[in-house]
Amino acid sequence: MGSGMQDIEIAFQDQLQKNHCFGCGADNDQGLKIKSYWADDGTAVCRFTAKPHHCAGPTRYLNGGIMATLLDCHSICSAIALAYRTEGRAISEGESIAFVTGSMDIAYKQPVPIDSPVLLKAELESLSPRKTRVVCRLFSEDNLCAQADVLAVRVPDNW
Ligand SMILES: CCCCCCCCCCCC(=O)SCCNC(=O)CCNC(=O)[C@H](O)C(C)(C)COP(=O)(O)OP(=O)(O)OC[C@H]1O[C@@H](n2cnc3c(N)ncnc32)[C@H](O)[C@@H]1OP(=O)(O)O
Repeated sequence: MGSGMQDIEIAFQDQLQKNHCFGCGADNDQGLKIKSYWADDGTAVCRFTAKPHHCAGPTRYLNGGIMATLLDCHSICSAIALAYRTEGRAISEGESIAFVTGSMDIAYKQPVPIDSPVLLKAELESLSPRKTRVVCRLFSEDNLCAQADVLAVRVPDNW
């Protein structure tokens, strides 16, 4: 797909039904409402601009829990998108696919300035029909600031 495609693509989260998650739910009006897309290189990307109240102790830095939510939600939504793609279906077409976080390890490498947009980049590896490993990196101003290793586990859609 060309570099302009992302602008007209629909975010993974806007194709998922009835998702009230604080981080990624399109149906949570008080949530972060992240938006994730496929990139040309097969990774999934998400850009997010924090609000001032997402701060850490010092107001100039992004809160680590918010960072964890961004890494977690972008990873899980990307694992869901990969599963649909692997099954040759558009997101939410046919029987719905759900994954949740089984585990997540995060390395916080550098503080994240709160007033710059962050870029999340997820690399996905399907380990089995139920398990997808996601390595998700968070960048600010081209600096790698955090990295998460996530195990996404497929669950029934009534989880
Ligand atoms: C609807 C809206 C749509 C849209 C939905 C979008 C939602 C986005 C959500 C954002 C992310 C979240 O916040 S999710 C919420 C936070 N996460 C949770 O609350 C999860 C709570 N945990 C659980 O429900 C459960 O423990 C599960 C589902 C993770 C696993 O339980 P299970 O279903 O009984 O399966 P189980 O047999 O134990 O595990 C399956 C395989 O995964 C492995 N496995 C499981 N947990 C781990 C672990 N911590 N570390 C290593 N490996 C693990 C097992 O070894 C096994 O491997 P093998 O033997 O097969 O090799």
